[in-house]
Amino acid sequence: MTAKIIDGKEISAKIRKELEQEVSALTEAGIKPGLAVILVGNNQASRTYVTSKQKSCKAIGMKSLLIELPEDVEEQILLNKIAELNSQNDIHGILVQLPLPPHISEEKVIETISPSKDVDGFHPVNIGKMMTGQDTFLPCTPFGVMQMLKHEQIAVAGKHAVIVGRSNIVGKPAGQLLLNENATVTYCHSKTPDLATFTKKADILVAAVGRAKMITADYIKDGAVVIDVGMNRDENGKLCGDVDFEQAAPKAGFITPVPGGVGPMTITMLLYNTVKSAKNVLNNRN
Ligand SMILES: Nc1nc(=O)c2c([nH]1)NC[C@@H]1CN(c3ccc(C(=O)N[C@@H](CCC(=O)O)C(=O)O)cc3)C=[N+]21
Repeated sequence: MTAKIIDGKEISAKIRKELEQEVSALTEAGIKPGLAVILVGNNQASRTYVTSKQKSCKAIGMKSLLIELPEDVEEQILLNKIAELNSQNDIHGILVQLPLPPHISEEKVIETISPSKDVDGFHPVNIGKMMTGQDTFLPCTPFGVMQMLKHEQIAVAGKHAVIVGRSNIVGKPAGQLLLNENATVTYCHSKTPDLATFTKKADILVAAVGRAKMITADYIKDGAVVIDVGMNRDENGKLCGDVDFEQAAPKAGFITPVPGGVGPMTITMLLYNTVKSAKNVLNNRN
């Protein structure tokens, strides 16, 4: 079997086109969707991602506000800034770029963001709603993965999904969203012995570990759907995923590339959530 490549850029383009129309209608109604991104410090990778998020906002007519704070900013200054954005009518989404410097509590930061503006879907209130299947902002990366499956008309119900990685922002919510769609879900992580015996049983394999090309051919069942959430650099400094694409592609049924797979979908769902937030404001006004 040779895998069909799931093109995250193409699916993103389609969704962003629909969003652009909604942004235009909202703007006409006096509610131009606005995203505020807070960047602490001067990490080059973070800066690149943030720039990309801003460009994507502007490309579909949204307002984008960048707030830069120095690496050594006091935690309270950051929390005050979030509180200010919480009360600002022209801002519908607030994203604090992670990771944060060690002297700042990510937990406190996330809990300070109003759940109604938490377009990352990281606030415990929104995570609770996701777990109980209520309408809320879903975490952008797992949400993007679900959109990719939907776009390819890959059935989830009854499938065995195996998640490798249990981070709060990717692994755990990815498993939860698949469970919400009636998959049977297995979580694997760094303490799982003999990982391949689990992953080889996966109809849908989600790799979210952060180790370059660790998922080789012998981890994959023939015809499996392989979703690569990894963002790593290989020995030549080239961007690569957690999956060894060259090895996996001939074996899988579907596979997502890196770059051009889950990454662009993450940004698309961030835009989606921000538009959703602006729509909520409109609906509450009417
Ligand atoms: N509060 C918060 N929310 C986030 O959503 C968040 C974050 N913090 N911190 C960092 C991670 C990382 N992340 C990426 C999003 C898109 C690409 C992306 O579009 N990647 C392109 C390639 C980009 C390149 O060439 O470097 C692709 O896969 O094709 C990558 C990484 C969001 N993050």
